[in-house]
Amino acid sequence: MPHKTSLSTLKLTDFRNYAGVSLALDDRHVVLTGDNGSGKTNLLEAISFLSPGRGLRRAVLSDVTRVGASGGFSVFADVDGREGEVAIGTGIDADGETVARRLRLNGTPVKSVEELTDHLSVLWLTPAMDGLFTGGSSDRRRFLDRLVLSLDPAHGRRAADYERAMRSRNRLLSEGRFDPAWLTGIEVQMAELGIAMAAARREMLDLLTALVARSAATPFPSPDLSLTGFLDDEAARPFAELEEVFLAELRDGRYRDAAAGRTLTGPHRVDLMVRHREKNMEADRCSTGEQKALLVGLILAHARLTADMTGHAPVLLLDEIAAHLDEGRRAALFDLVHDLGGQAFMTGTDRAMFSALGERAQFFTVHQGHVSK
Ligand SMILES: Nc1ncnc2c1ncn2[C@@H]1O[C@H](COP(=O)(O)OP(=O)(O)OP(=O)(O)O)[C@@H](O)[C@H]1O
Repeated sequence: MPHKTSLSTLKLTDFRNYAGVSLALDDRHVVLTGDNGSGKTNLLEAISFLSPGRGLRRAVLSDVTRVGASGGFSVFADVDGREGEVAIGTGIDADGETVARRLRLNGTPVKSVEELTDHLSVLWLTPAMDGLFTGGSSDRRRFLDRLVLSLDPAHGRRAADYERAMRSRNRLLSEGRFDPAWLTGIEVQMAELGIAMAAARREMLDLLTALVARSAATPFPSPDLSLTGFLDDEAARPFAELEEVFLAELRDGRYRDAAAGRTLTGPHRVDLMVRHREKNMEADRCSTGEQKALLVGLILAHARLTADMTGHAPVLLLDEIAAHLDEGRRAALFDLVHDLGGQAFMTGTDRAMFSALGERAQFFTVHQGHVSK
């Protein structure tokens, strides 16, 4: 059984519709119920700020500060995590100029929010992700990269460096500056970073595929995962060779990319393909309910993988998870979530929907930015 990662305190100040709220929690799951617009998702969003990035809404940080507040926002949590108890404080200051997220661990300022991944993983499933399989490939790429990031924190840095190098190359090409030495320098960097990114993604997919293959059947379909859009025919070759192949593609594609105004090959073009294994059908051709179930299956598989790899179950944020499931599936989901061994935060409008959780959860009511037992 993995160790449990759990929050015992959650305090928000000037966060969305909360002026100030403080929750004392035990290590059971947390159910938040309340009317539409009461602040349930906002609480989950606050917890998502205990991981690097811009949270589950990918928010502009200044938008998170409560309207009418004079300062920035802050989120504070006591967490029993991978390295034991840690007090995490994060938020933005109110100087109005630079809006960067600051982070304190046990009261000490920390330079990089990436350090959060030493302490916990936070994974989420929200209604906004319902269109993942039918929408644009950039959403699936971002989803894939979040999966990778939770186990390989360096992935974010590599992706950012790759993007920066690609922008420099695009700029040179668009300005007609075909200086071979300069371009080659950038392209070598892109090839190293790009193939490392592709390798990390492939490794994550292989691990997930192996986990799905050895898992018992559940009411949630098994996702079959694959990548497409970058070096598809070369995937089996060693990484050193792939770097050479990509480098040659970049060199040979300079005039083409200059004409297109962007780089037409690279890991930034990858798409995550998902199939419903039992039906043997592409996810985007499955029904809305099947797609939701597939997404649940995917998140649960990833949560299990995170627990297996790190020895610590992730914190799960499941927004409106019960809404579209029948009673049997709901109960099965709660059992699966519970068996992961972590703490899950779940929201809904109706407390009765969570009754199958029984004593495994603590229940709170959310009302206009206030939370009560
Ligand atoms: N920066 C902000 N300042 C003040 N209020 C905000 C801010 N950002 C969002 N809100 C408000 O927070 C409220 C609660 O939003 P939230 O998404 O948490 O609701 P919810 O309880 O999850 O509702 P639903 O059941 O409809 O999903 C909304 O009415 C929204 O207008």
